Amino acid sequence: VTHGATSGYGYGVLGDYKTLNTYYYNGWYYLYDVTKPMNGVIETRDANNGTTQGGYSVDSNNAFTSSGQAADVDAHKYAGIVYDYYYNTHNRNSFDNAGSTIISTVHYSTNYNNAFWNGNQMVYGDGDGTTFIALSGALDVVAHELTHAVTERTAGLIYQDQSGALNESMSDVFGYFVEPNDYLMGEDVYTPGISGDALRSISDPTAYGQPDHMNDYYYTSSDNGGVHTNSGIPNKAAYNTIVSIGKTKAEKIYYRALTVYLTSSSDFSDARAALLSSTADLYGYGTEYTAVENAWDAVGVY
Ligand SMILES: Cc1cc(C(=O)NCC(F)(F)F)no1
Ligand SMILES: [Ca+2]
Ligand SMILES: [Zn+2]
Repeated sequence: VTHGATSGYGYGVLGDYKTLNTYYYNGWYYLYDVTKPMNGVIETRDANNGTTQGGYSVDSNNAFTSSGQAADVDAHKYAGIVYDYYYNTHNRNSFDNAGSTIISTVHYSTNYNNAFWNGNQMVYGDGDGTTFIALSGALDVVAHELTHAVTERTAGLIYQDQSGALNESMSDVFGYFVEPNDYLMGEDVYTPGISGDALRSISDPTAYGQPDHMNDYYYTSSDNGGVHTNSGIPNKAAYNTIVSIGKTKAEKIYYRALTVYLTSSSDFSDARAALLSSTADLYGYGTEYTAVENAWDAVGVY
């Protein structure tokens, strides 16, 4: 056979061994995953510290074990995990629900302390080694970024003020749903020299300078109206909901709100209403409905 799907392996950003869905063609192994249902494809590229999309991440022997390949390994593996989460839990085939290829680029720029969805693909910096290490090394970060793509193709929440904070919150909340072992965001790649901290917390947003109540909404012109700050308010409401009705019901309610009820201009009050409508659709007007009301009452959103 001259080309086809292969199974490789490598070490991630934290030095952890993992198997990889790769593709062999003409003497090279590619980080190109063709194993997903409905012909969904996941491909990983390397910008080599430039700011282009970069070429495919390739290896000569299907062992992605060099230090420079660690960010590629995790971007590829975690994109596959997030694909699987949306397909298996919500029957969604890729970010557009039409099986579009999920593209990631790693080693973007130099000392770049961030990751983003650019409208077409995910992009990850390496961090400066103090504030962040390579950002694809955190599954919740990968889920955060891919959820921006889902949001863009569904509710389309405008990235400004309250709709923008909701956009950010959806990414953090689905970051939790994909990686539910803690209520922290980005902890695996944040401040390698400090243990126990994170970029954000949905259980206690105030731990990292975010408000957890409307009384403390941060009015600012920076950061698109403080979208990474004010997301603390809907994040806390989501945490309240998860604790009261459990992850399994909460993720169904959030996915239905995102895909059926929320629109581009939805504000926090609209989000409360969307989540209540979703809860009623799925579980009626009983304990789950009351729990969602209480969750949003507690953050001062009516
Ligand atoms: C301030 C600020 C926070 C973020 C942020 O959340 N980035 C996404 C992440 F996944 F890289 F964390 N960007 O600017
Ligand atoms: Ca986490
Ligand atoms: Zn974001």
